[in-house]
Amino acid sequence: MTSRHDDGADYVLTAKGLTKVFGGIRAVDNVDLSVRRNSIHALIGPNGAGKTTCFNLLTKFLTPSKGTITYEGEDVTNLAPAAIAQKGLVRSFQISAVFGGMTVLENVRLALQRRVHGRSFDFWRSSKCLNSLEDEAVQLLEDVGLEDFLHDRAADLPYGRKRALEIATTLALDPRLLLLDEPLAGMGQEDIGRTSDLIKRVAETRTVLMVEHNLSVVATLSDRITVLARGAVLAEGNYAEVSEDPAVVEAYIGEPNDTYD
Ligand SMILES: Nc1ncnc2c1ncn2[C@@H]1O[C@H](COP(=O)(O)OP(=O)(O)OP(=O)(O)O)[C@@H](O)[C@H]1O
Repeated sequence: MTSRHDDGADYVLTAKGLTKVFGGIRAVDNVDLSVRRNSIHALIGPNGAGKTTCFNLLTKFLTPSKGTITYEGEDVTNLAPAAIAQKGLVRSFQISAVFGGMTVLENVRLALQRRVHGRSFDFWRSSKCLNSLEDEAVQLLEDVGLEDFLHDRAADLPYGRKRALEIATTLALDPRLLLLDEPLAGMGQEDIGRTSDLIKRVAETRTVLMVEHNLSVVATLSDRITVLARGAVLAEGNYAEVSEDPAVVEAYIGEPNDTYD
């Protein structure tokens, strides 16, 4: 590794010795991870490798049994998810967090309001105040390709568009580091292409860390890949490096759910 990249300032997020034990199971076992600024970093691995647990530790949805997490040079190991979200480390919400009965525009306006007013869901704000965020919301929705769906009910959107809305509501919080949990899961080819382009655009000004099963997309999008197996880091590098690693190939053998090509 070059000395420039060994400089801590180049890394937005660093985990050291991250460990999570459930009963007797070491779901995440002494993982070191460094996410470089303005990169797309993917966390991959066969089923049960510990990806989701690791993701939940990094986003503070789980408390580590051991280890430390540093974000922008600050030890955030003991901070709550809301506290690190305020600092710009934001996890994409699951679809259920998009309000189906509200329009696409209303969903993003509400998310913008959360950022502006720093509160969770401040429903009692006046509609005048909400309207002032309208232009910004429209711009964000154009950015994610939802300009033709502004007044549709979120619940009526096709699946891929819902995921784009989910990304828009996450972007409304102006994250510096965006964590995406299987952003392409359940999508057809057309949505995969569109969402991949979106992630690439989002990452032009931000850092993205994602857990993703679709390895051909990981190959196209990622600057760096960490491969987990049995809770531990098996390999790390760019796609060419990790995909040629015999240990990685072996770990993936017999994994019919992953498209390893
Ligand atoms: N809450 C829990 N209690 C007990 N064991 C758990 C819990 N969460 C995860 N595990 C175990 O930890 C290991 C890692 O699981 P995890 O879901 O993190 O893997 P993964 O790589 O995300 O898998 P997948 O690709 O199948 O989603 C598995 O053996 C799983 O059974």
